[in-house]
Amino acid sequence: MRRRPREPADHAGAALREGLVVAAYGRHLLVEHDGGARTLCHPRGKRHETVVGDRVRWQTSGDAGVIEDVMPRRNVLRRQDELRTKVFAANVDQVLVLLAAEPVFSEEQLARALIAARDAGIAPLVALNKRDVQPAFDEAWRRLEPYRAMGETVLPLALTDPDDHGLAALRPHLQGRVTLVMGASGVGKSTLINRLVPGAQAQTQAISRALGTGRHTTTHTTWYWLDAARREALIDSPGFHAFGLHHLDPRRLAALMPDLAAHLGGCRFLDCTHRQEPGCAVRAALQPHGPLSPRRWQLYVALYEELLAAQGPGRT
Ligand SMILES: Nc1nc2c(ncn2[C@@H]2O[C@H](COP(=O)(O)OP(=O)(O)OP(=O)(O)O)[C@@H](O)[C@H]2O)c(=O)[nH]1
Ligand SMILES: [Zn+2]
Repeated sequence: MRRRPREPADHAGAALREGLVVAAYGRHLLVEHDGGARTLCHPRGKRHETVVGDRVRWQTSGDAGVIEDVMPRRNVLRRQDELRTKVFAANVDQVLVLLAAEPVFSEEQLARALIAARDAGIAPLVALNKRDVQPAFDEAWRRLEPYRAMGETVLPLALTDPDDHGLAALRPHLQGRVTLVMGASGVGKSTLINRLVPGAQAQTQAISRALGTGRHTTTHTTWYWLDAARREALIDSPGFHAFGLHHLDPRRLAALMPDLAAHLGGCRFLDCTHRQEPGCAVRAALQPHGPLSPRRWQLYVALYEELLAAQGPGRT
């Protein structure tokens, strides 16, 4: 039997099909298309940056598919892996930062998450789990006070307590949105996903098989539908703990931190970096004279210096 000649890689051609990337493990991408079918695809060419949440055009090639085009993105999120900042999700509506009474959360990771979300134009949402673990919960809640004061939504949860109302209060925030869930190990991320997505574990195993990552590898970023008709979904990215910010110009940082941003415009120097300059309105706002938490200002200075170093030598 003669094989039909292969379609040429026609970037605008009718042979290309549309799909959504629902799982990614390196160059192995699972594309959902035609109302639910899923096909293992690989990007064409060596350079690739196709991630979960991407809408793509692809075509069949043997047993798998080849991604020819990535549609324009609304936004991207980056993660920090060692020294590299890497895009790992696209077209996200909301970032849910899951914290818990224990393990004690890193305020730096929280601050990075909120800055990354705001920079990408994505709404952040914070939840504090393990309400039943006292007094650690109250202490963590107190540490979140500056965040509530700057207008962040913080929801209390007790995910292992079936009588707790926290999850019911969280659900409306997820409605009609694509939410990326981030959380340090042990905060209850798996518990949350299992409660929101029936059969999540089975899905994860099926995806591992489809991606060929082996039964015990669950390090792929995964899209879970909550309601496909309403485009309501969760994105889980195991092993993801820190947002990558090295693409950011340090001079933009203060504007992305609402409690600092409230005092911008009043500094003596137009190019004030709010670290040690005289006449700085941001530092003048520090407690006890003003409302700004010294811890938040210290986080700002540390991040500013990190971003400056990431921009390379010769900058101040
Ligand atoms: N006391 C208490 N324990 C909880 C609560 N939610 C989750 N846990 C427990 O916390 C532990 C960690 O929960 P997981 O859901 O596995 O946490 P995870 O964030 O997925 O952690 P990794 O798998 O390490 O990434 C488990 O023993 C859960 O049963 C809660 O509300 N209260
Ligand atoms: Zn200043």
